[in-house]
Amino acid sequence: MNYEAVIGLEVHVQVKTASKMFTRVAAGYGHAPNTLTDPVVLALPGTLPVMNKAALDAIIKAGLLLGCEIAPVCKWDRKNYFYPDSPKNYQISQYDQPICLGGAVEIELPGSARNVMGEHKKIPLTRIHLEEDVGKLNHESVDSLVDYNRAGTPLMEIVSEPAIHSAEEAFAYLTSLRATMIYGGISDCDMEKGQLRCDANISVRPVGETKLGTKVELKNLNSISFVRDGIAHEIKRQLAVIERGGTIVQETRDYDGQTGTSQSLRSKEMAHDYRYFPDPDLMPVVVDQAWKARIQTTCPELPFDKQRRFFEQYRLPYTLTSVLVWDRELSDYFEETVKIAGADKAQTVGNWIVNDLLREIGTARVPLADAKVRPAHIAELVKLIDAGTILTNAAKEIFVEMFATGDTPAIIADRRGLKAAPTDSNELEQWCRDAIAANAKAVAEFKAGKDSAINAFKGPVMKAAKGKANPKLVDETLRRLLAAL
Ligand SMILES: Nc1ncnc2c1ncn2[C@@H]1O[C@H](COP(=O)(O)OP(=O)(O)OP(=O)(O)O)[C@@H](O)[C@H]1O
Ligand SMILES: [Mg+2]
Ligand SMILES: [Mg+2]
Repeated sequence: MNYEAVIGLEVHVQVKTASKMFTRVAAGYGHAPNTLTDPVVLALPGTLPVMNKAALDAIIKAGLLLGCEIAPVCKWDRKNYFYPDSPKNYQISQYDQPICLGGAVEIELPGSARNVMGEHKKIPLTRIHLEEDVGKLNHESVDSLVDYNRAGTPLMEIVSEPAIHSAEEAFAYLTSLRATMIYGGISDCDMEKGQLRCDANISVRPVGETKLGTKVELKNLNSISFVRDGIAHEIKRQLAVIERGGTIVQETRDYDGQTGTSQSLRSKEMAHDYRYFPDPDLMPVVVDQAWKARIQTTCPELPFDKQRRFFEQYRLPYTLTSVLVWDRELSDYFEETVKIAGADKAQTVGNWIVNDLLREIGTARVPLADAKVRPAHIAELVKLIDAGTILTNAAKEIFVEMFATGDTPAIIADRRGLKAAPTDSNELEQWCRDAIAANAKAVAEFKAGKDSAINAFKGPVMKAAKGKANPKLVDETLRRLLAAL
């Protein structure tokens, strides 16, 4: 029998805000343990939560970017459980009235080759809600130490429908979702800092079956690649169990990315009953049209939309767009350069940025914002090449020096003697005459209207000039002489 995998992802994303979800103490990472706390975070008696408006703004933005419906009214619930990572013994979350409903994440699957665009799909979302993050337990040899710095940090939970069908799709989903959050300035999504965390729910069923199979939840998937590997491993494990005639038990498993193995954490019998109830300390939140409209004006164009625009507007090839659009700063840099260099130079500009600029940035390990090569430099370089003032090989050298010094290409070309040799015009004219005289066939073709026939003369002229002639001047001289024939 043929089986298919069914996967639903729960993704937690920390919202990048200055302060915590329900109190004004700073949110942050890498501080001395328990320094980002206050009476609210520690749940001292008599404290009351106060909502962080910036966190609400951020989740509304996330919802609008992902095409969710923003609920006109949402409320807060207490999710009760006893565990030392939460001093209140409950977590403030949203249960049956989350802030965002529906929506979808657009994904692209790998194409048949690196330069071929893959299939696009939309993975539907169930909901996004806001809650507070919990503290962190650091397990030492004999005891565990708790750090409440993370406790109370605003945390979104983005829940997908069970509509993902392979490890590859899950990988694409997380890549796209992460880029969306970063684009929107909602989170930096650094998985090493726990800013994006993913639980994967996985089941299998016979192809054609519409009922869902029993799901297994994988936890502790701490990189996007581990999510992919963990899901692939779990699908295989479930199919092997079924092949042996066994049944899948509903459980939570822990996947170890280092060893590529998983083990059971807890089974259904131990599943939590959180006794959710509305938090009496917090009012429901009413999101009106004006609020939504205000956030809408802060929503950027998303990577896939930008890619479609780059195809249309600049006629860029897929390979260039697939590098440019995933980095908001880089795509802005590209568009700024094209604005100066002209839309007809978009592809040339794109090549310089993707090949040369990114190479230099990678080697020097500097962020784009600190690169000394600015859009105006690249635009000038492209102009100089186009005018024939510098040749492509020299331009490559100039680029490296430009990156190191921040000098303009013209200054570097002068300093290093890299301008195309200002050929003596009589000499150049003679070379052109010789080339024309030596190729009657090409002359006839050119005269008959075949414009490209002119290229047949350029090789011999360049050879005579030892590669140093200004290509534009060669072209002009040839055309003038041919016209006079
Ligand atoms: N049979 C199934 N096979 C695969 N995925 C499933 C199946 N049933 C549900 N899912 C997915 O599992 C996820 C369930 O997440 P949800 O937050 O609603 O519940 P939960 O995991 O029980 O709650 P908690 O937040 O406490 O972990 C969703 O992404 C959903 O699409
Ligand atoms: Mg959940
Ligand atoms: Mg879950």
